Amino acid sequence: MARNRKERNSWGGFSDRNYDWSSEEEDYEKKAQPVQVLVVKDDHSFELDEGALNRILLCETVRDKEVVAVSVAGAFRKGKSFLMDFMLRYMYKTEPVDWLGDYNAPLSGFSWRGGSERETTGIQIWSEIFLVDKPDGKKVYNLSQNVQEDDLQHLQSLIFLVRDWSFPYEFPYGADGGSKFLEKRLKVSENQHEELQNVRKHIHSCFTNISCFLLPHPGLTVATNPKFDGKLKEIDEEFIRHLKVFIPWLLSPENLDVKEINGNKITCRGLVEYFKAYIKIYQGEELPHPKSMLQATAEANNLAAVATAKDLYNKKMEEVCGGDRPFLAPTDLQHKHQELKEDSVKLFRGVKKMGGEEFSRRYLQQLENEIDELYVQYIKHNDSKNIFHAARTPATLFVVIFITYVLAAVTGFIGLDIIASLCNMIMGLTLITLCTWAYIRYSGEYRELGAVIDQVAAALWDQGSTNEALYKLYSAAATHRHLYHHAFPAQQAEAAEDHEKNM
Ligand SMILES: Nc1nc2c(ncn2[C@@H]2O[C@H](COP(=O)(O)OP(=O)(O)OP(=O)(O)O)[C@@H](O)[C@H]2O)c(=O)[nH]1
Ligand SMILES: [Mg+2]
Repeated sequence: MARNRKERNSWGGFSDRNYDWSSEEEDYEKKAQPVQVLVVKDDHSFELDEGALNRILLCETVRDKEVVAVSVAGAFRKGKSFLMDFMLRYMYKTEPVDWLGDYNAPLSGFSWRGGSERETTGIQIWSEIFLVDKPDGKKVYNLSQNVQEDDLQHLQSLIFLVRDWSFPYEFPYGADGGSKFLEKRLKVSENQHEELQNVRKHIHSCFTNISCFLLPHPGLTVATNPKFDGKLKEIDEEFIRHLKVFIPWLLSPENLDVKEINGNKITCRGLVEYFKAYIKIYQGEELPHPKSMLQATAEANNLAAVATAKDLYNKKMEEVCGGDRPFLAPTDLQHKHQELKEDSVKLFRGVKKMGGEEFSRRYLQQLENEIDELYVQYIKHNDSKNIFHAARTPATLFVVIFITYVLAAVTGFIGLDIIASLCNMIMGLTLITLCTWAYIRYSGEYRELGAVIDQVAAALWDQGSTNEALYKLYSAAATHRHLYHHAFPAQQAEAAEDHEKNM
């Protein structure tokens, strides 16, 4: 079990381009808690909180791990949150056998309460991901009373949990009784409606395991006392006895199955893509068509493959020229980029994806574009580590000062006073520029002005091609025109007046 923390790479902030981290991360790290990832809005539409989902599932320690999703679904007010809090106790257990803990401790975790008003809406997930040695994925659907016909139509579940089972003399509590009960319930009979017969016929082909567990009533205090806060001592012994069987039956490592779609095991990163793809189709007015579900699944597994491949590139490039790596010759960097881009494309192609070759070509293109964008960032970062690059501006300015100084002395000596004063003036201005640049570098203020000075110096540095230097000077001036106007608003106004007069 490990804390699920957000980790940044050595560039601090660089990977933020990929994931949407929120500024609330500090609060988030303090304590594990339920996190609302799917919000139901007033008009009954859904909204996915991608930031929240990313913070949990895309953190470095878990994002490439195969995921087991245990979800509890069912009608409102049926004790789902209550049940999940017991699951949390099991996952946080310190004692392997006696995991239920203190009989006097109130139940906490997902917020639950009595009363007839709905408490939880949308989808909440626990902020901490539990690392288990042998993972696997199962969905848990939580039903109460009897399995109803319409429940069978909506569920895609593996486990039916029947709450308040009142007929232990027909089918005993637990998994055995449950499986016999389910067998009877799933039997196809002639007098059932055709649609219900079909559901029964197909349900086995959709899931590798379908099971059922019959849980007794937890006692009147749980069901009716408004002051009940989850203490075990107030829950019926019989319920606790079966809970002690049910929760490990559901969550013990050997019973967990990794989530699979289309024969692919899903990682946390993949799960994010599936969330995003499915929510898109549920945002529409109508109930999603199976075809659009299929399309969304294909889109999601292509996007998950893009994300994994891009991450491979990013990680390897970090090793080559990340924050603490020394400057690398630009040609070597380019070779490395090409090599890693190929690896990453190979990885993308190697992942089994749905939707066919044509469909995934679009995502391959997206991957290549995103990698190229990253490469540009890496070039910039690598350049900034070149000591000569950093010294270019002051060196250029020094040279200008030196040349104008010599020129002023020579021209002054031979009596060309005007030229001498001009050189002196340029020297003075360059000196001021140098001081300004040093101040900007030291204080981190007026960075835009610093960039202009750098660009002008770079243009002078590249004297090799005069045209290019002029062009650079021109484009620097053009891009930073507004700085000039900002610095000399009066002149700008005058210029505007002149312009008007001329018209
Ligand atoms: N009869 C009965 N009541 C239960 C059981 N488990 C929990 N309860 C009670 O049911 C009430 C609702 O529990 P919650 O866990 O908040 O239910 P929920 O399904 O999360 O409800 P919503 O979040 O509103 O959908 C509480 O008063 C619980 O004490 C059960 O197995 N049988
Ligand atoms: Mg709830």
